[in-house]
Amino acid sequence: QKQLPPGPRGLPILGNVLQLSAASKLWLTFDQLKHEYGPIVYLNMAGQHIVVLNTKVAATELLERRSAIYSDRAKCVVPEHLGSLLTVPFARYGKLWQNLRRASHAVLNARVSAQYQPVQTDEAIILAHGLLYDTSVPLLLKIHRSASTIISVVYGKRSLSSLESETPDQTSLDARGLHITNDPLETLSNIAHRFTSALHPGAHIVEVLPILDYLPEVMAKWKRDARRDFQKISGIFQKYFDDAVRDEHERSSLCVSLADGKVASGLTNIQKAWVAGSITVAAVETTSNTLSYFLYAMILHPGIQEEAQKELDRVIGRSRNPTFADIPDLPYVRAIVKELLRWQPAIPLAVPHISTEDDWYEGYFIPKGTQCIPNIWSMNRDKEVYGADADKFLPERFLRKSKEETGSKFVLREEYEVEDGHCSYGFGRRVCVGRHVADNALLINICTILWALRIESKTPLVSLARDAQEKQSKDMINPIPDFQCHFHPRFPEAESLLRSLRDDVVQGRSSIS
Ligand code: HEM
Repeated sequence: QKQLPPGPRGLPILGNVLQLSAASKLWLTFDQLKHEYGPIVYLNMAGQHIVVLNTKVAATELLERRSAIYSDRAKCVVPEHLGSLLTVPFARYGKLWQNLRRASHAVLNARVSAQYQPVQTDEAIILAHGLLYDTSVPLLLKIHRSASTIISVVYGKRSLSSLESETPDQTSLDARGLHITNDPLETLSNIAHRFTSALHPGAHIVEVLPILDYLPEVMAKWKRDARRDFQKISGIFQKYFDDAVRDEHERSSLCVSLADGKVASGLTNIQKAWVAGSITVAAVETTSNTLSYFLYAMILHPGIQEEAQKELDRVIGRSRNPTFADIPDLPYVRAIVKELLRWQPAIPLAVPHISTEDDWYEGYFIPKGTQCIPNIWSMNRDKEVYGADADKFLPERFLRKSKEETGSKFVLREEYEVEDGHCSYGFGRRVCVGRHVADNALLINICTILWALRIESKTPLVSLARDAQEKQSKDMINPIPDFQCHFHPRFPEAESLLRSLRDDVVQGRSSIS
């Protein structure tokens, strides 16, 4: 007997469509379902089978051990008109994805990622300096701009051009269509938003009734808009790629490596341009989201901030900025990065994996074509794994007290030298290919900010927690609460040091010149 996993009853024909499309922060809805139905939950979206995997054990068994049959992506009508089949995150499992993934891995693996560290160190200085001095720029926009590191890495040029521009009004973007500006970072963010909002369950009725895709463009606005935006996105990705490759003598970049026939064999020129573009889009929102949560965690927990700063004073001192060579000696800061990724995963439900064969798990039947959603949010807060305080921000959970009398108060627990300690980068063959670059960006930015600055909240702490809970989102990305910070130089020389380091970076005297 083919018994499906347990789950809430749905309506005839529609199944659970109404429950899912009405939900804000879908991961919280799934978290409640976990408590009612257990580690794996079945839902039905008008005939589409969905299985939510709520524990790491279940996700590892299916998405990693059985990854040969759990690595496809959903067929989504509107995102495909937008070009999703050419992107690494949303390409269907097959030859094209293998080529796209191989090329991305070649330019983002742990060894190659080390090449980007000088650029990342420079960008961290720019960010810390900006936090202290650019008081006219809204905080979250500054953080978002800091994700221009990835633009330096991918395209070989920094995107500092329009620090003064305002945050785009994301809610009005759909109405105006995809907004392309002169600022690459803003344009790439708009592209990211265009894809993620099209992917939300219930965003377009055609996803539930695919037969509607046979309507001609003139009768289907969503199709017309998506195809128009595909042309815009392709044009912009191709232009950025060609410019980067043309400037190859100025600065090495990921595009220059991709242009090399050996790295991206089997890919056409436009496919390479989409690899570069989709890597950047995947990187920008996720990294800046986690950095914003870092500031949020620091104002909520001044004691943790002080503990990290004591470690930085002891290891680095106050006469030079942190570098990647210091990271192994900074267990407390490394634990902060792990804890951030655990506590507030940027994509709490990852990207659904589609099964390509009928399968069984713990006696339950998982039909071929099921959307398997790893509920990273619940896995990262599993009380059986992390203890009763799993909801708290507590870097110490990754540490043990040092036995040595002098030196560090903490050491990273041995298992976490190799393990992430969270599931926020996803699973199996589709695991985040940019995780080394992401970890490095978070580490150096967090070290540099904590080394130079003391962070204080401008917003009363009580309203912070309430706003965070009330913030609504129908996006895949974990929404950032509204908050404001004061930044103060932590010691008298911090200001002059930051200023001269920043001048070196801007005038090209630093390591990336
Ligand atoms: C805090 C930062 C980041 C987080 C939390 C994150 C998380 C994720 C997650 C959850 C997935 C889906 C995994 C799955 O399907 O099981 C993913 C995929 C991906 N990520 Fe990241 N990511 C981050 C940063 C980055 C960066 C910096 C890059 C590029 C430099 C990147 C590139 C990608 C790509 C290309 C994929 C698609 C992989 C595939 O489907 O084969 N990500 N990421």
